[in-house]
Amino acid sequence: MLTIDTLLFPRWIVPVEPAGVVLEGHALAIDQGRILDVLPAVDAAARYLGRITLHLPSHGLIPGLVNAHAHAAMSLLRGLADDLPLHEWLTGHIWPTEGRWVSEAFVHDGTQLAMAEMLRGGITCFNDMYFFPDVTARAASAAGMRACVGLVVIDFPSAWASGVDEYLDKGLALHENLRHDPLISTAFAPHAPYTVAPATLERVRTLADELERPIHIHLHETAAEVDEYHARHGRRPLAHLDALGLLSPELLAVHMTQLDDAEIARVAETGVHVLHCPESNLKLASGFCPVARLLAAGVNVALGTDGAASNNDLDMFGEMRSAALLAKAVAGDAAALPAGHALHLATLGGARALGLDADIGSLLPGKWADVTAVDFGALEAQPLYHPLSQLVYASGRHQVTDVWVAGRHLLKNRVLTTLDADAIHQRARAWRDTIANG
Ligand SMILES: CSC[C@H]1O[C@@H](n2cnc3c(O)ncnc32)[C@H](O)[C@@H]1O
Ligand SMILES: [Zn+2]
Repeated sequence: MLTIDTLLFPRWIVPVEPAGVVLEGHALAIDQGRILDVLPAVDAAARYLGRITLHLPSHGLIPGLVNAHAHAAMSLLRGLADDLPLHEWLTGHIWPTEGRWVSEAFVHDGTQLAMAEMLRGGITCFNDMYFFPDVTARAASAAGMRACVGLVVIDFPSAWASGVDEYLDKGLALHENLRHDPLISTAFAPHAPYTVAPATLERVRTLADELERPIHIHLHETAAEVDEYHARHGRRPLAHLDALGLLSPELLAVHMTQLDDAEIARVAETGVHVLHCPESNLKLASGFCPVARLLAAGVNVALGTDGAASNNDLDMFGEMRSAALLAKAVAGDAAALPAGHALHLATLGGARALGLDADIGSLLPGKWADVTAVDFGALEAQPLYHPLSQLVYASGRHQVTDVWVAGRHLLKNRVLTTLDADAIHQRARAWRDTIANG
């Protein structure tokens, strides 16, 4: 009998790899932060003694969800400006508010609020793009959550940096500081082609090549953005990035609602990852990402929430369901993006985009134990024929009971173990009063 850290006995395990598999009556063994074994429960009981053993008789275990595109601190701006198109929303409301209020304290408090929401919704890793990424990284590390923080660049000054040189210098220093953090990675994060000059994008590409880091950028979010860019530069943003040498497996392109056939082929050929944010695209009426066509072309697609100011929640169960339904409507094909594929996008697709698929994204032995437990016991989840169908088409984040990141139990029977929920709640209310009365 081998003594290990944690032994879980759920009703089902959905490992995501191999695709489509649902295991019943199996156990998950965790030791030293990693998945040691996935095996029949009877064998597990004979082979392992868990220092902690948990029986989850009505639950399914899935890989921790990966939120592939977030602006975590924007949770403090949830509901500030609704029912507007992207340009008006950003320039008329969000940027002026950020210009006035974004600070270290804002990013700390907003990121903690976002992480509390994400963990309670089964998200174990988020790919962030926001000012003060050093604060985001510290907050995530302290909470024990996995994150990829964006080394942001944008052609206007902020409280974080006064200009392009300072954005890049601070980003490089932060990358160096975080190099050995087991939970935090970095990506360059130029905001968008319409806010970052081509010369700066070239500098970012050179640095990203040198440091072997991804480039995370908003791209082809709306038709207006693409048309205006074309009028100004004589080509569409994707073509311009191609000419600058940015299209590669290191490019994480967020949104991509405006793509013709040739562009889809080029994205596939160059290995660009698409970070799809269905609910933000719907709410801002930005357009529809052609997910089924991208997948058919062989493109890796991941799922993200975007910020809570354009979504307005950080709920990857919602995104999975919206992505599956939207893909069917856009393709005119009920078979587009079935439940198992939607879960793949929300787990392994995100891990792959972030270059973390050897470590997370599925429940394979050897990977970090980033695990989410979902309770299917309630009346609303009956009857249950297919766990995957139930998970994507009939479940909500309130069914998440437990979450582990690298084997650490961060959500225990719906209680956060590393974040002070009351304090987060209180600070969010205080920010609301400050911003609303400011
Ligand atoms: C440079 S920090 C990130 C920057 O992005 C803004 N933002 C949030 N959501 C979106 C979106 O959907 N498209 C474009 N820009 C977005 C956020 O407010 C920050 O200023
Ligand atoms: Zn965004």
